[in-house]
Amino acid sequence: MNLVVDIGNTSVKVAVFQDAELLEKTSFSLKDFSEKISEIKKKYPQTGAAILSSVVKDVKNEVNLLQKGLYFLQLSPDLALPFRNCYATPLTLGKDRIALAAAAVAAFPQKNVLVIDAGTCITYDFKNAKEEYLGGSISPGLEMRFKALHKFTANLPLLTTEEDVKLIGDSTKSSILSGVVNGMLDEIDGTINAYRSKYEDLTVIFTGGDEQFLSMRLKNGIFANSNFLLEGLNYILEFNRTQ
Ligand SMILES: Nc1ncnc2c1ncn2[C@@H]1O[C@H](COP(=O)(O)OP(=O)(O)O)[C@@H](O)[C@H]1O
Ligand SMILES: CC(C)(COP(=O)(O)O)[C@@H](O)C(=O)NCCC(=O)O
Repeated sequence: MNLVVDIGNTSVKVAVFQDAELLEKTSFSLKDFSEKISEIKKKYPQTGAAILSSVVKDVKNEVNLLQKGLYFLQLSPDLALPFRNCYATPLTLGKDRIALAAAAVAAFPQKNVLVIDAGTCITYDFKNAKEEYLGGSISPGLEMRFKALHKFTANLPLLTTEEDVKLIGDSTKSSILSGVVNGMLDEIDGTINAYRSKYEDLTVIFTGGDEQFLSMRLKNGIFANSNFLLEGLNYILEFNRTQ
């Protein structure tokens, strides 16, 4: 069994895999890391290996806890990866984005794949049919957009998202909701369209904390998969163990 851990800027996601099957998934705040990981390790004593992807600074304590008694890998560009990394600055590439590209290779070999991860930030990651990772883009996520409008103005309240979003906002609240949510959807649909005009046979995967809220509102057809990053990490772990 494998313990797979993704530390993002908002939350920690953890899954236990038996081969390629996900047995359990949980998410929690980084401050609860020690308690939650100890619980999972106790519940699955058969766990033999673990992998960590982190995009936050200083995870020494988390690494120490995870690697105790396990074969352990921390995701870095030095690991064996199932794609050629064409990013101009591979050392600064987010580890989460490496995992997403690996998941794209594992799930859709020899296909052009765009992975959209709507988390703290939205990341767009593209790998082509030749298993080359070319890069993508980074933009502010849903919560970050609401926070930015509040933080950098004197008059705008801090909102969170709601189900009912109008096109024409007729109040401060509905105007902010329209700008943030419709703006984000147009960005995502526009980006998918731009990739589709370059790569006709494009597969699009949508994942991340805001996957459910956003994916049902998109005009483009996408595959929603909330476990995609964790599946990519599990694949990298197995890929390196069997090298
Ligand atoms: N319970 C929750 N706590 C925090 N964020 C949440 C929650 N539910 C949904 N979200 C949304 O998920 C986003 C974070 O997604 P996540 O995939 O956890 O990010 P990251 O991988 O960057 O840690 C936030 O922008 C927020 O809009
Ligand atoms: C872009 C990110 C902040 C996204 O993090 P997340 O929203 O998943 O927490 C992360 O992938 C990162 O720190 N990237 C480094 C820069 C780069 O990928 O080029």
